[in-house]
Amino acid sequence: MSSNQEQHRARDILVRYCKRLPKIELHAHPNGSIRDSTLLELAQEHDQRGTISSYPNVREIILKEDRSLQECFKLFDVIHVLTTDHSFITRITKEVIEDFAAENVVYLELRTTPKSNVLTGMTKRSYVEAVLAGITKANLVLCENHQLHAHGIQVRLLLSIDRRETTDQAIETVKLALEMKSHGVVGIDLSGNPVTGNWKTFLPALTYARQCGLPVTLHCGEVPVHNPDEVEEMLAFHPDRLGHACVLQESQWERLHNLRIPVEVCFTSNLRTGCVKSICDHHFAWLYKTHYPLVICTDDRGVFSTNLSSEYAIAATSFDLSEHDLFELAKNATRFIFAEEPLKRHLDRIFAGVEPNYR
Ligand SMILES: CNc1ncnc2c1ncn2[C@@H]1O[C@H](COP(=O)(O)O)[C@@H](O)[C@H]1O
Ligand SMILES: [Zn+2]
Repeated sequence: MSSNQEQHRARDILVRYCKRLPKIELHAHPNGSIRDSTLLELAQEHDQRGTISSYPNVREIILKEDRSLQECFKLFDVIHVLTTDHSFITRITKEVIEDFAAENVVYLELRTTPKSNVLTGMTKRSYVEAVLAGITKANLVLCENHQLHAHGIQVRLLLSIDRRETTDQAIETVKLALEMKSHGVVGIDLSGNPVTGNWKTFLPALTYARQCGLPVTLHCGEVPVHNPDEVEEMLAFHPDRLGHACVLQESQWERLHNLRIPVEVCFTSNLRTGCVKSICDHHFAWLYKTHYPLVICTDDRGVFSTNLSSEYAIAATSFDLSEHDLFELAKNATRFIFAEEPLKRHLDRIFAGVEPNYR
């Protein structure tokens, strides 16, 4: 066998291992995780209804390979035009869950931005209800296919505040999350184009969420010098988790290290959007070496053509991790979930049950 073939074989074995491994996904945006085939179908349907003006343009944007961070946000705007119907929201949520379940994700925290749209009669609440309907549908389908998904998949929801929103809109989202707690909403996320908005706009809503017992995660440090004080203020807020945390100043790394706020790491997203120059420069390397709390995630599996198993494989090949190291990473992620304690214990039991196979 040539060394090339051997490399391919080793990679195949690794990817299969990563797929088999039970995994926890804590950073996934449904509208960024749509299958390309579904997006194209939705675009065609809108084209037939006359609700988009240029199908070829939309198709080109969907199929583009490499995207800068700003191009990603252009794509999100297109996606959001395509997903304004409640039935589409329900469908994409169901499919996203099925895709994660198919690669053995046993716990999934989806985070999505509640949106209103006068034309389709959508309110933030009806949007969230459509997402919840998608979760219910996925559960029904997956129960029928129990053999394929032996451990099942538990899904919880975070509501995202978009950085374009006002203080009042952000507070409205937090209030909605509180009302929806009994339906599986377990926290709040701050996301959106990092060059937009100001931390002070969102702080009242995030503080309110915290006062009411809702955990908070923040997209942090995605661009170098948009607002140098923002990372500082985010660290001072001490969220329950941080997304990305790629671009920090020297003193901020030190601070982060002392705070030990769990970081959601998304390799492909960080590389594609240029938040990190190369995988060798990724902060995972030294955070991992210092036993920092980390969880490997996908961010936008559709937009970046990735999946969680591939992200684990990237960690193994780039940072020389053994299969057992990957198992430990997956298992430890249960410590950072926002869901209730009994569910944490259920996940711990799943990992304890399979551990002998991964030693
Ligand atoms: C690439 N890095 C990123 N940085 C910041 N925000 C991001 C993001 N990726 C996704 N989003 C946020 O998630 C929305 C899409 O999902 P939902 O419509 O909420 O389901 C985007 O519009 C953006 O606000
Ligand atoms: Zn994200």
